[in-house]
Parts: sequence; C-alpha cells; structure tokens
Amino acid sequence: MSNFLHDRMEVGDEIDLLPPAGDFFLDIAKTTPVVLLSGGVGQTPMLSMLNTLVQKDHAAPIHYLHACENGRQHAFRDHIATLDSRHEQLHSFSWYRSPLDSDVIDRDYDAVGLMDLAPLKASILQDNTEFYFCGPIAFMRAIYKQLKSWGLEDSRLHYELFGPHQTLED
Ligand SMILES: NC(=O)C1=CN([C@@H]2O[C@H](COP(=O)(O)OP(=O)(O)OC[C@H]3O[C@@H](n4cnc5c(N)ncnc54)[C@H](O)[C@@H]3O)[C@@H](O)[C@H]2O)C=CC1
Repeated sequence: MSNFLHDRMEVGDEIDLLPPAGDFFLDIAKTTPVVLLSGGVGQTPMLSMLNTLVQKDHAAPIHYLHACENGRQHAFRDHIATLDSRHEQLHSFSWYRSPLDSDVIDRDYDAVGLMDLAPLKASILQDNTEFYFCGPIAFMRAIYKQLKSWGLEDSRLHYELFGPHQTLED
C-alpha cells in the first residue's frame, strides 16, 4: 500500500476507504499477562497495544520487549521509559544489535545483540501469558522459534506478517 501511495497517487486523487480489518488486535482479559515483542518498525502496532493496556489500567503483568539496531533507531524510548516508571505492571526491556559509542547500557538499553528470551523466561512466562509480536520476517521467525521451544500453543502466539504470505516455521 505504501509503495502504491508513493508511486502512483497524485495530489487530488480520490480513493474509497474501508474500515480497518484483520486479526492482529489485542483481545485479552484485564487479568491476562501479556508480552509485546517488536523488532524495528514492527514496534508501531505494539505501541498502540501498550498504550491501550496502560490506559485501561491492565491488572496483570505487561512485558514490553523491543529490539533495534541502536539508540539512533530506538523510537519512542522516552515514552516507554515514562510509562514504565509510572505503571507498576509494566516492565520494558530493549536490545541493541550494534550500540553506538553514545549508547549507555542500563540507561538507554538493556542488552547487546538480538532478542534472546531465555534469560527472561521465568519472569515473562506464566500459564496463561499471551504473546503478540511484530517485526521483520527474520525477527518474527527467531521469536516464533524461541516461543515454540517453550511448548506454547499457537493459539497463544499472535503476529502479523508484512507483505505476501510467508511461514514462520523452518
Ligand atoms: N510485520 C512485519 O512483517 C514487518 C516487516 N518489516 C519489514 O522489515 C523491513 C526492515 O524493518 P526495520 O525496522 O528497518 O528492521 P531492522 O533491519 O532495523 O531490524 C530490526 C531489528 O530486528 C531484529 N532482527 C533483524 N534480523 C533478525 C534476525 N535474523 N534474528 C533475530 N532478530 C532480528 C534486530 O534486533 C534488528 O535490530 C521493513 O522495511 C519491512 O519491509 C518491518 C516491520 C514489521
């Protein structure tokens, strides 16, 4: 859609719009623990979900896990940090693949490298935790693999693929 808008549309063109559709939306009880995971620009839908959970005063733990390249590409860092400091149920964690000299660990981000969920398993996984994730396809495959290795049912894993249909399994 964005390519079409940039390449084909002109100022003044008229288009018909339909309401939003799809199956990637937050649908959980107020007492269900939730983990929101994102890579790069995949953060966009996760952020809306987070804002909704916080506004509705979610009563169970919310883990907001984000992986990006470095501090220059870490969008909404201050917004997340502010929410984290104000909401007891929210715990955020970030990974930088290639931190810049100006990026300070434990201040700007929490770990170097790609998102590795193993060290967080005990704190993020409860019997009824639901997982929502979005990011580049390689990120999605890596996260799906890690979560499936924990024996989770597909019904607890929610994600959106960008572009043509692709599978997350090897
Ligand atoms: N839902 C979707 O399918 C989405 C698709 N995309 C696509 O990805 C493209 C690049 O998006 P950017 O935000 O620039 O991504 P990026 O290339 O900056 O990657 C973002 C983060 O994803 C993680 N990642 C990347 N490759 C990985 C791998 N092999 N294993 C584990 N983690 C990995 C890394 O932590 C990286 O910092 C977009 O242009 C878009 O086409 C982006 C976001 C959502």
